[in-house]
Amino acid sequence: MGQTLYEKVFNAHVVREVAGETPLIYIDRQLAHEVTSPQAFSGLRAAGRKLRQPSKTVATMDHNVSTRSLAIDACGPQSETQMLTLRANCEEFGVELYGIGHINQGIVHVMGPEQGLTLPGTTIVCGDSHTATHGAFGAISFGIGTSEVEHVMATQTLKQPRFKTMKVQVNGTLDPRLSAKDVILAIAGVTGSAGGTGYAIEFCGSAIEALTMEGRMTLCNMSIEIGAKVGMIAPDQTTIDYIQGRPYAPKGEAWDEAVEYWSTLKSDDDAQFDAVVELNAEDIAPMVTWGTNPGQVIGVNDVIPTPEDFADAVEADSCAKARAYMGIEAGQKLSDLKVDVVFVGSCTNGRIEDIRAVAEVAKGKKVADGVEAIVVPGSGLVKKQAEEEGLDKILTDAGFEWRLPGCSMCLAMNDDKLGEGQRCASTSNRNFEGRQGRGGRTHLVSPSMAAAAAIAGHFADVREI
Ligand SMILES: CC(C)[C@H](C(=O)O)[C@@H](O)C(=O)O
Ligand code: SF4
Repeated sequence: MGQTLYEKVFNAHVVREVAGETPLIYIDRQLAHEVTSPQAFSGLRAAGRKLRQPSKTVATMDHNVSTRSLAIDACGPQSETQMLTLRANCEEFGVELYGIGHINQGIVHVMGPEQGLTLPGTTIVCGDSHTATHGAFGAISFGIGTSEVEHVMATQTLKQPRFKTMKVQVNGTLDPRLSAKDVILAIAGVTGSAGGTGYAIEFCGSAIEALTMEGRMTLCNMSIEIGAKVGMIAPDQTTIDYIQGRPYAPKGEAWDEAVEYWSTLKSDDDAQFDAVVELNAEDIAPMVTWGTNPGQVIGVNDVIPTPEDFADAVEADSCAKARAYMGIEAGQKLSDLKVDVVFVGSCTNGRIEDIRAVAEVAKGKKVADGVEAIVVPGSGLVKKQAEEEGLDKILTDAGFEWRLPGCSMCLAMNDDKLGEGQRCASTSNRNFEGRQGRGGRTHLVSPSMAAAAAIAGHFADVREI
């Protein structure tokens, strides 16, 4: 029987596998940030250990950085301590770090691929739940806990179970005004926020193959929002073109060998998946979440569900609770919901293509009165490129704020936060209660839908703007 892409990459990394035990696999790359690394470094220090292969770990500052100032204390003493600790740990243990002000600094899942640290057929871990982003390159990449971070630092290996496999196939051609974000939100609408639990997902089909690497990263990034720790896409020419020439990419003969190997990284025709989900791209509309998990999502012109729409009592209850938290009143449509804040950024949608999409909609228009709209590039390199393309000028002329790179309002671990009851059109990946600030109301959308909401002052169909 043939093998899936996931099985091929997993099998190539097994160090030890015996019946009745969780397999031990080799980890090619670890990425680190200030939030989940301190205890791991402390653990190493306490045990008198070093990193087994220091060059395999690369760190950046992202969650706690200010998007207004390069000062390390700009977001208060707690954030400052987190970042100073990371800096001291990286110096002590010989780990490469992109700190505040470094051109490569940025959100860990934006920085990795940009630097060529993310390569097809590799295993990549990070103490961060959105690590599946890197699966867009055909890597097995997943989030781990802090004690596992320490284990990888000490041994460059990890115990990891084999997941079941799920194929998510998106056929047809996506409307050019839609994006990968609409696709993954539409998938979440089908599977629910837990439908992928226990699976490694492979995304495939003509609509996926047509995506750029940025789009593929957006898609894989949100695998965890449907419950799956791993989301992958088979590498192809788009992948190879993206990687070539990046700082950590293989060079010369090693490049040719790598490309040859990468071309074998696809599921065999007779590979068996444990579950299959199929969608047609033509059926996907611009998507907006109305509730408090990413599965509570509808097309922009659909009717927001009421508890009566659900036969299942648990779902009906969760609908009622979500409507109450989100402040949605009877009879309201998405277009009736006024937004207070628009946030463009995060490891889901903080890449150059996302910023271009916002600028395209915003060009020559104005952000509606009373709306605070901020654009936060995912990294220093994204910021630089956007500025070279004049996108910052288009955005600031339209009334958007142009900020410094970081996680920002995706999680509000810095000082970018929603106020109580504020409604936000956000390009991030989680709409959980209080995620963007206590009492804040998050609606997940694509970058162009965020721009449309900023200009209209309420949710609007980007196809009609
Ligand atoms: C802070 C970090 C551990 C967390 C995660 O694991 O995802 C954060 O990045 C998030 O998006 O909630
Ligand atoms: S941008 Fe958001 S989702 Fe991504 S790593 Fe930062 S906090 Fe987590």
